[in-house]
Amino acid sequence: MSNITRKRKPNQPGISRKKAKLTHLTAGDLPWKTVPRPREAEFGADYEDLLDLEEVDDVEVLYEETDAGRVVRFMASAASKGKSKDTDVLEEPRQDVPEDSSPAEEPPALPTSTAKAARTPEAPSFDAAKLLPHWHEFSLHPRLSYTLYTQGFTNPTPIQSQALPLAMQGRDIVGVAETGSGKTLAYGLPILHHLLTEASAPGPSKTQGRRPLRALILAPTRELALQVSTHLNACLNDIDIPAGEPPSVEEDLKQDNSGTVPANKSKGKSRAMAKKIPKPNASVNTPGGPVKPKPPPLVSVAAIVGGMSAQKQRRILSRGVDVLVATPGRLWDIVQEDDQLGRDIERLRFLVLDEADRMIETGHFAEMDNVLRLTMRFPKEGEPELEPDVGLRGSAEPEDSKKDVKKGDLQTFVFSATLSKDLQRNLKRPKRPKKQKNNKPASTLDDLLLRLDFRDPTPAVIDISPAGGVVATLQESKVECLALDKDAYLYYFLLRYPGRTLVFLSSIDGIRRLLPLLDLLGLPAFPLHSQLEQRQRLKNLDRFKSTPNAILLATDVAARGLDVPAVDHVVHYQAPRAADAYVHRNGRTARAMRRGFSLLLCAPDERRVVRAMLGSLGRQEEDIPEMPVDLYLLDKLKARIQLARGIDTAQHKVRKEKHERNWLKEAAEAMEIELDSDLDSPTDDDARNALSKRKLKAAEAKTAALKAELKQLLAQPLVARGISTRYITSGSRPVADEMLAGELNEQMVGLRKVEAGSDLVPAKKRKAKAKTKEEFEEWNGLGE
Ligand SMILES: Nc1ncnc2c1ncn2[C@@H]1O[C@H](COP(=O)(O)OP(=O)(O)OP(=O)(O)O)[C@@H](O)[C@H]1O
Repeated sequence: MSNITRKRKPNQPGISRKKAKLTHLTAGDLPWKTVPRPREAEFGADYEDLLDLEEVDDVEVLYEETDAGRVVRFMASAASKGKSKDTDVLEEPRQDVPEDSSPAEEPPALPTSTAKAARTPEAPSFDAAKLLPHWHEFSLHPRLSYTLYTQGFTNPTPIQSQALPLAMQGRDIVGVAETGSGKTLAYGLPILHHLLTEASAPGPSKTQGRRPLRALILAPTRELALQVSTHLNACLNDIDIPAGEPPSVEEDLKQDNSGTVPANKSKGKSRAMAKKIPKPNASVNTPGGPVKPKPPPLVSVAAIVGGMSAQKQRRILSRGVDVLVATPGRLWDIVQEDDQLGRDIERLRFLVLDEADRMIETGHFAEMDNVLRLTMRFPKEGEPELEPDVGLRGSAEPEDSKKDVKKGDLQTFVFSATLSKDLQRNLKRPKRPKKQKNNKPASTLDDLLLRLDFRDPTPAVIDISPAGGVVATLQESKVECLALDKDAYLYYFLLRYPGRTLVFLSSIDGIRRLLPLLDLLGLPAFPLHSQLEQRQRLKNLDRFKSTPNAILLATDVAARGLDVPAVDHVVHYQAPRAADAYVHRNGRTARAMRRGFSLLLCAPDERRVVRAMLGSLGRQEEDIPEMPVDLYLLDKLKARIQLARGIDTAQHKVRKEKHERNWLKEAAEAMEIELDSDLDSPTDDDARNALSKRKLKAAEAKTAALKAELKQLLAQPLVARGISTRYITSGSRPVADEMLAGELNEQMVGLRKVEAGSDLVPAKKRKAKAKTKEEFEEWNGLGE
């Protein structure tokens, strides 16, 4: 027996509760719909799905007392039950496609089904063989060819052209290639090709209910997992081809008669080289009749990461996902509650470890090890045994499910820019090593390779990483200085070479100290580290992408995989702890054959670490040239820094005083003690509080005075030695002509506007330099 104790009114007043037929639903089944966020709460298009706010109408919440305790039930009216999020989108006013929209000019983002509704027979055709000759040999699914074309990816990168044929043959792959060389698509394209081909093959619909997971991609950081998911989603675009119809690009275009690139939510990944596709004259207005609800996508990609709503992620999973990109911690949390997901992982078709070497660092990701165990076949002699208490293997129908996994079913891809030679040597060993005794979580790459259980007896190893880990289009430099002077050198660099700059620090405290300093100096800086809320992390990343000359102060959480377009410079404010971190940090610039610049600020006590780091990359200190610095200007900047530090300290004092006073007030309130009206403090403590108030006032006055002084200093132009601002056509260095030609640095009068690195004296010419030209041509000069 159960009785209902409380009812809440439906939150849409217009609907009669009497008439509505109520159906019991779980929270995940409710017809959630997206609520537009206020502008200031936007995080960029990349994370829409996970960060959108959602609301639900016409639902009664019933609290029911049962024998097992109180139970919450959601009762939806029949009218709302069938209404999905997508149906709501369809009800939005339809839009017309602008006449001259083209892929190069950001096509209008139409609701998919609206775009689909606008079909005309005169849609243009797209000849993939002719327009993408360099991809032709891979016979990619037409939808993928189409996307590559619209994104301007006319040539495969070297890692893509080597990995693709092997992956298509079903081989397991270990791929090592430089940062920013397109590894995501090197593993992503074969997966999507396989799934698209399978899904669009003629025949009856293969699955009833939730679609089983087919591919799992594990990434070490949340931002990277979200980025990979966005990248792969962008490849699928938003065109829906009904299952059973083998698609062609011509078909795709016929179906989306806007003739534009389908709405691509990922702006970050698209290249400026996008080609124009012929456009038909079309309007999306359809002649009457209700538009059908959007069918499920042919292949779906989703991300599940920590720091975001686990409930929403569970809901996304329950709708069925083909490709899941995940960070191991959150994935394991969900797997433990979701038996179906666990069983799906046991029967995966593709497994990817992105940034594999980072994933198995000692002490990290025990959860990943647990997930990997699920992907292993039934242990054979000579293979590591599974711990009985691990994962779902010990639970529901484990034995049967193991029989279902056929040898060769799972294809494994391991990618990174830094995998050691040792790893490759182990892989090429003819036999698997003997059974391990303790079965401890993987702590080395060798262990990981055992754990991974490659189905391929000899996984293909593609190692095209550059010597010393240095990308050919990267220019490195260093400044040797006292730790105390690093702020001034950084400030000098930011003013001397304006551009989007990613500054790496080894500690979060360092970021907290530097951030207000740069702020006081009027520079747009944003923090990124693990102690920020995930929303804030993504918001800051987005601001960094969208603000000109922005600065991102980050820990190594941003060192791996992040593909922020047009990062001009990387600064190592502190030397990285390991050589791979140096390579990956540098890899945030000079991506996809663009030019990039890195600066290493090296204090005397860091020299040993730097020497060791370069040594392990097979390089020497002299390989990295010194960045030239105008010491006269640097001194002037030091004065500004000094003032900014003073202000920060004074502000800190003010905050501390205020905090103490507030605490006193709250404590007094809690104890119900009367506060003195003048001092806002308990009368017993008059003297102490008068002192506190005086201190506060003094700190505030000091802050104001220092701020005024800094403002004045910042208003004065920074003039290089020998330059007269009064007589610009005379003086020891007349600058009038350069000024007129706009060739002068706007922040430092008298210095020419130059790109970072253009005034370096090369210490040693790297052999890799010779390769640059060749590769530019091979990639069609992308980035030039
Ligand atoms: N064939 C291609 N032509 C041009 N650009 C490409 C091509 N393939 C990928 N890219 C672009 O190159 C950039 C880098 O790709 P990606 O992030 O996959 O590099 P990565 O090798 O994984 O880098 P990292 O080692 O830093 O993770 C992305 O912006 C991607 O869109």
